[in-house]
Amino acid sequence: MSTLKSRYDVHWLTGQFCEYRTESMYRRIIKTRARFESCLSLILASLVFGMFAITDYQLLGFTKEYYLLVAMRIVVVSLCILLAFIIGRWGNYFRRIWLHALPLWIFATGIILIVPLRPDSLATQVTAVVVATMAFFLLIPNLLTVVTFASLYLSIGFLAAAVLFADISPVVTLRLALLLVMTNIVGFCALLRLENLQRKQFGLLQKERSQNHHLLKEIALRKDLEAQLRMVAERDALTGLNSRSHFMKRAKALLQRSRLEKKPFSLFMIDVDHFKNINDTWGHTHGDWVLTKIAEACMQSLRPTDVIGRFGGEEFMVALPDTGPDNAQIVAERLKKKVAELPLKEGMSEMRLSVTIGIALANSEEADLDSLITRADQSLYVGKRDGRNRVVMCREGREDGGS
Ligand SMILES: Nc1nc2c(ncn2[C@@H]2O[C@H](COP(=O)(O)OP(=O)(O)OP(=O)(O)O)[C@@H](O)[C@H]2O)c(=O)[nH]1
Repeated sequence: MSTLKSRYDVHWLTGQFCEYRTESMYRRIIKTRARFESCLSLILASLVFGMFAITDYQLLGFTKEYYLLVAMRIVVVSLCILLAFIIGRWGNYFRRIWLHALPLWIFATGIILIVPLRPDSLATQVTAVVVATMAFFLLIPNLLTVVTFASLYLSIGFLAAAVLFADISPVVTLRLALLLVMTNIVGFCALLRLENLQRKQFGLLQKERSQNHHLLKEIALRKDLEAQLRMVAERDALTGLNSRSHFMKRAKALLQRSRLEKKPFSLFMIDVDHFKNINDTWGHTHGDWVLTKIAEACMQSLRPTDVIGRFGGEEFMVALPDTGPDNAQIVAERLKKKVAELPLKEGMSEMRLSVTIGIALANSEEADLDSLITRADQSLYVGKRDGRNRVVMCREGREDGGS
């Protein structure tokens, strides 16, 4: 938070950000608006400056001074309109700030040059200088430092021209100097306040944006964590199959749906035969590898609508919706065969991999999944007892053993 604060601190005298990078970013962001405002102000100021040729004529008539003044006004207006065009196209407020400052110096020179050509109308010109100074500070979008130098040049130049060409007394000179000092101070303070407020507003906006950005990152992180937690809860870490709890949830939903739709439903309980021997002979790493291969075989042999889960240890469960006794028997036999044909790791060739599958078929009286599991487990027990490597189906109290 403290770094953010210092990053957006505004200098009390220049009205700019203390940190160069922040100031550059600010100018880059406002460059389009600043460019447009510069162009518009320059065109308007040029028009006003040119229109004063009418009052020149009223005061001077068609004299040499009048022609000189008109020529000077044409030069100033042309230069400023040309600059407005250049600023419109290439006036990068970020890098070419001098391009935005140049018109101010041209206008100031034009205003100063009026004094020797029209020394009699000094009172009107003083008003024009005061208005021009305020316009420099407030209307033409520029940096405080740039405007201050241009405005000081106008004030000092005008005062010097008034002393040299309008022959004013020391008292009037002092009054004029004080008036110009006051005008500059007021303009400076007003623009300083404006620049300060604009930058503070910008700083607040940036802080808010960065907080929003952090918040979005945090939300994404949390979502990621949630997904990971869900994954841990729903998936078995070794095989990637459904975890026991998630299998139960999904299988219950499938069973309920089958009941509602009055469709058959089967449940397999698969147990790897003599798995302890595998672990004892080739070690747990090989045992784990065998379990993943059996999981893969299950996924490959079954339909995407069937739900497979690891029930624990070397036991797997499969919920098969829309599957009656005949199909269940066929699928289980196919799965048993697939497991028996699984290519094994080097050195395990003498091993005969097999599974025993207990099948339970849902019937209308059955209340829940647990009793179906109990029946599948009973079938499995029968299969193990009768020599393993077989499929046993529990049908209303009696078991049908397969080979
Ligand atoms: N490698 C490995 N072994 C496991 C895992 N979970 C359980 N086991 C082992 O699986 C073996 C299961 O042994 P038993 O319950 O005796 O069953 P079995 O040897 O397959 O015998 P039958 O089921 O009667 O054919 C035990 O040795 C467990 O330690 C596992 O995630 N990885």
